[in-house]
Amino acid sequence: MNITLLGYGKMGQLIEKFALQRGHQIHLVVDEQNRETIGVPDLAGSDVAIDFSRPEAAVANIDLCFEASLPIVVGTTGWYDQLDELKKRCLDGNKTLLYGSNFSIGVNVFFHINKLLAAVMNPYKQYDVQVEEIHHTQKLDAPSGTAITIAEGIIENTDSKTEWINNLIGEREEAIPKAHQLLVESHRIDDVPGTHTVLYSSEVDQIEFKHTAHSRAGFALGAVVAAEWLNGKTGFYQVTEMFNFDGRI
Ligand SMILES: NC(=O)C1=CN([C@@H]2O[C@H](COP(=O)(O)OP(=O)(O)OC[C@H]3O[C@@H](n4cnc5c(N)ncnc54)[C@H](OP(=O)(O)O)[C@@H]3O)[C@@H](O)[C@H]2O)C=CC1
Ligand SMILES: O=C(O)C1=N[C@H](C(=O)O)C[C@H](O)C1
Repeated sequence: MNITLLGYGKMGQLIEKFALQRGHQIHLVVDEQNRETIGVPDLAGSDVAIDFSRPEAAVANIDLCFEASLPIVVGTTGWYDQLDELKKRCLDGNKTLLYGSNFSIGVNVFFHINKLLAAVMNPYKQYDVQVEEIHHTQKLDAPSGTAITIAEGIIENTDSKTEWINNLIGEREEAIPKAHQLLVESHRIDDVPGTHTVLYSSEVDQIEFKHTAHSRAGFALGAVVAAEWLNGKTGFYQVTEMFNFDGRI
């Protein structure tokens, strides 16, 4: 496939490496420097775009791809408040978008088990649940998109929590969660690629369910595999739909 990279930072450069390894070509690289000069004609000849840019850039990049009828894989996080509008624009216009807060196999397995665990824990009201995420200090959004997906998975499967709230430790005044609120605690530490933990705590014990990314490789390879999976499809997809847990993906 001919790929347009929207964003050429830590993720964009790694995605390029995996894309070339898997026999794809990079048709165009877009970053903050040249974004203003890029229009629909520049995307002609691309088969797919992959966006790992910035929270405030993603929606305009998606609209550009819609205008060009170019399928887009979106890994950028921090724009999900506009998800419903984007989904409508995508489906009304017969366009193609796949998005995901996390493209790694490990985290997608984690998402799946997290929902099952929440359902299992639901009757045991002596346990309170909390989510923690740790990322590098350059991260612009909090909580992480992955932590939001985890929190939504818990809320869907737990009677006692109906919404999440976020504390960014050391950055903002900390809110005290009410009983119905699921606390998502964010920590920013040097070069951490991404660590997510779900904790169920009672007076007598604690269950910790944890995923630790050792590098960004799993995210980047997953984004290229997602672009391959999207090839030939039309419509609006989440990365979770790519996983059927039979070992093929
Ligand atoms: N879904 C997933 O699995 C993962 C998602 N992410 C998300 O991906 C995003 C990018 O992460 P990361 O690579 O670490 O960030 P970086 O800050 O390293 O890179 C961001 C890149 O986006 C470029 N950029 C800025 N504005 C625009 C624009 N308008 N159009 C296109 N490119 C633009 C920057 O350009 P310049 O260098 O010129 O400023 C830079 O090249 C984040 O939102 C992060 O949360 C990260 C890892 C995994
Ligand atoms: O910004 C990052 O680095 C990451 N962002 C994603 C998120 O917000 O969940 C995925 C991963 O954890 C790394």
